[in-house]
Formats: sequence, C-alpha cells, structure tokens
Amino acid sequence: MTHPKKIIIDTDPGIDDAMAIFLALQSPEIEVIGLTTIYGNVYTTLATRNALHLLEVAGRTDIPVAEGSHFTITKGTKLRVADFVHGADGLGNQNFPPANGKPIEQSATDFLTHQARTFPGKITVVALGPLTNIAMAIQSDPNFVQNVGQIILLGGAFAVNGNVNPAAEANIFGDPDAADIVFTCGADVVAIGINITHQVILSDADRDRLAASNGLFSKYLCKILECYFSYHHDAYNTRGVYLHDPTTLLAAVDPSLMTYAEGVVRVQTEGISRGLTLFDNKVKRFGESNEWSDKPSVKVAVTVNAPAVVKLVMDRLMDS
Ligand SMILES: O=c1[nH]cnc2c1ncn2[C@@H]1O[C@H](CO)[C@@H](O)[C@H]1O
Repeated sequence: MTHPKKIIIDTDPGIDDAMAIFLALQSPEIEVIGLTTIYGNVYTTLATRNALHLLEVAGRTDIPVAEGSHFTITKGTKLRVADFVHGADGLGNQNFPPANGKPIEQSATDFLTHQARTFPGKITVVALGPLTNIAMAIQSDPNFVQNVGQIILLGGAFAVNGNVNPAAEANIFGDPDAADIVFTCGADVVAIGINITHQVILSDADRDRLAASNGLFSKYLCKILECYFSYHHDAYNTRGVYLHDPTTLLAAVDPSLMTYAEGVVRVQTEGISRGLTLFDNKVKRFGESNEWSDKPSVKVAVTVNAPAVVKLVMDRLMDS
C-alpha cells in the first residue's frame, strides 16, 4: 500500500465542512495533517472553535488547528457569512459545549507554507472556503507554489449560475481577489465548482438511512443536518442537500470520480459580476492578447460520477 496522501483542509465549518472533515478521517487513502480555518459559513473565530469541536467529537485532538485570516486579502472586513445556511453557530444551532482545545500558535498561512516546505510536493491542500489563507501563503512565501503538491478547491460556477447571485459562487464571492491569485499562481490547482456539486445530492431517504445507522459520525451529522435540509428545501425546492465539501474532499481521495478540462480561470473582482469565474477552454486561439493570455492553466471538474460519490459518503460515514 502506498503512503496516504498528506492533506491540509482549509475550512469554515459549516455543516457540509463537518461532513467533509469526518469523511477525511474515515478515508485510509489520505492523512489529515492539519486544519486551517477561514471565514465563510461563519466568522473565522467560530470556524476555529468548530474545527476544534469536530476534532474532539472524532477523538482526533492530535490534529493541529491553525487559525486563518479574519479579513480578505485586500483587508476587507465586510464579510458575508452564510449563517442562514448553517445556523448561527455554523453547526445547525445545536448549542454544543465549547471545545476544550486551542489552535496552535502558528497562523494558517505560516502552517501552510511550513508544511509545504517540510514535505515538498507531498501536501494536498483541500480548500473548502474563501481562498484568503491560500493566497496569503502564495504571497508570503515565494516557494509555496513550487512546494505545494496540489490545491483542490471548492469554488466557482463554471457555465452555470452562482449561489450568491447569478454571477458568483459563495467561496469565490467571499474573496474574489484571493481567488484570482490562487487560480493564476501556477500551482497544480483543481477547481470543483457548483456545476459539479449541485449534481451530488444527499436525499431525504439517504438521511433517514444515516439516522438509522449506528455510526458515530452519521449520528452526529443527522443532528446538525436539519438546518441544512430546511435551507435547501426553501431555497432550491429540493428534497435533499448539495454535498459541496464532501465531493471536493473525495476529489482528493479518488480523482477518477470526476473528469476535468484544462484551461485558464480568471475571476471578476469588480462590478455586478464580482466573484464570477471565467474559464478559457483554449478551444479558440484568440488573435489578440487578453487577461487570460500567458496565465497558467488549472484543472476544472466538468463531469462527476454522482452516485459513486454519494455512495462513498454514505458508506464511510455509516461505518464510523
Ligand atoms: O446559498 C448559499 N449561499 C451562500 N453559501 C452557500 C449557499 N449554499 C451553500 N453555501 C455554502 O457555500 C459553499 C458552496 O458554495 C459551501 O461551503 C456551502 O456550505
């Protein structure tokens, strides 16, 4: 058996983040070497508390949590948090007792650059929130792009509407300037957008099966999922929820669950379409140079084996 892939999860927990973190801990193909926190579903301070709490639930307090940025890469403090999706506490308004643990002294950015330097080419960053910490790592360490193995990110809406507004997906909207830095940095970047994750639905019936199982994680998740289900029912009229973060995590576990196109992604940072991700599929050789010309390519997921993803999520969470 090959060594498990070393993963750092950059996260804003978040109900679907909690699912992804538990799924990661249940996946022998990967080794979670740390969590870094960011605002998005909640503010960063709460994201840190929730990350520590989830590791305590899992009995994995050996995994370090490094706190990330409290503001955007341009020092913006008017953040949009999705408490209407995840509850005021980020975990379905369950009033869990506060975590006992503390984050490490190192910041998220320092943790990311340090780990990438220590294990060159071996670290996969799975980014589940706005990309501020990753962009700060790129800016603060000129070798980070070379050192990091891969960055798999949940973000963007490729050729579909966004979920904040018709233009923008929530993670990219959270810090469009940071996202543009990450997409154009030259690292091995894989983007999983909502064009993919909106195909991966955990149904009401799946939740009933989770609830009936005796798994530690499935039992915990069923408590917090109520809020996430009722949001999806109201906002999308679906009898099920989108598995954004778990799908992205599974792209690290088994890349063959998706297919990818390669090309340059730029992010709109201003105006009514702020947060829009625009992919140049390189089908046309443009006569004039443009804002995509000469930028490094990334991989964008274009198809997904949704039944296989849902099955893997269910099997691993029930077997805990
Ligand atoms: O309608 C929404 N508005 C804001 N954030 C959302 C919404 N739906 C899901 N998410 C959150 O944003 C990421 C995917 O874009 C996921 O982390 C999800 O939890």
